[in-house]
Amino acid sequence: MHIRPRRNRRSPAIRSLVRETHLSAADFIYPLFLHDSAEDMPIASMPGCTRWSIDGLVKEAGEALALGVPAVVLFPAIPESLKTPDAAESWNPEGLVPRAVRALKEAHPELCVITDVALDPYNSDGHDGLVERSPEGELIILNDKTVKVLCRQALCHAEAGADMVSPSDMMDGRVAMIRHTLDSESFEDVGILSYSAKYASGYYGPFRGALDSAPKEGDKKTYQMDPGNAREALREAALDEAEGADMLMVKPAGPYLDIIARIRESTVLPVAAYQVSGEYLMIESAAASGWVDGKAVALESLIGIKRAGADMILTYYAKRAAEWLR
Ligand SMILES: NCc1[nH]cc(CCC(=O)O)c1CC(=O)O
Ligand SMILES: [Mg+2]
Repeated sequence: MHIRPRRNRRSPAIRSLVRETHLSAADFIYPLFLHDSAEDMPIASMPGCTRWSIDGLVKEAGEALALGVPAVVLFPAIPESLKTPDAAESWNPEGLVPRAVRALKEAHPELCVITDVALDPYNSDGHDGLVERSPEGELIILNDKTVKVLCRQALCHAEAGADMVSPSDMMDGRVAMIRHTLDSESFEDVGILSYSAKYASGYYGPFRGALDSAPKEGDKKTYQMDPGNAREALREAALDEAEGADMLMVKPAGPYLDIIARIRESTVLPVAAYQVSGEYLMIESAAASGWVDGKAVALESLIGIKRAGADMILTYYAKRAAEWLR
């Protein structure tokens, strides 16, 4: 036997020379929850995560930034009393997200602040778009009317100082319309990180608990993608690229590594992947039971997503993983 692959695994030094994929804090986007309260509140449905006050958010983002995490994405919990069928709070310039963006950019100008563009936190129906009922009583998620609201929301975030907006709603045509709106208001430097292939996933359950944003009725299958589909993801990604997206996203990440790999091969744009709340919680709960080594499994899950082709990863582990990788 003269060929022995194990020679390349003999020592940490040799293994580090031949390692094909590297994970670093610079790969991470840190999703952060916030609410309009002076208190930071642990999230029952997502142990290890917090609903931050604006002050707490600024401090947490600063700590992550100091560890090398370059970006955050914001998810607001909006009180039931501010939710309406037209989701008007989503474009309130004095709303929670614009105030948080201003506070973050003032404290950490070098931090990349990304905002989520979708209506579910603001919509009394809990859907990502505006809802109408057909004469037969069926729920209809209105595409084009929703896109108009998303444009107002994106503009409001850009005016507050967001570096990028990230539409997570899966309405058709919203990237082009948001791009047009931002450009016509002189925000041509504000980027769009588009959730291009976002699947109708059971893995979002804990997140909806964290924000009380679950749909009041029905599901999201008329806008989020069917988990069985891969070619359709390529179509969605190509459309978002043609509409002017700066980065494309696949979500969830772990169960969709093939989609990440195929989109990676189909475009030269940067590809992001979102390790969602259910993926995070499966690791956390197994670790809390002592069934797996949480740190080892979390880092392995992240390097797997990177190896599949993601240039960046949205992960609730961002800050902890940055610490582990230091
Ligand atoms: N616009 C909704 C949105 N944005 C991010 C997530 C899920 C993130 C996670 O589970 O971590 C969701 C939930 C959903 O689509 O129902
Ligand atoms: Mg689309």
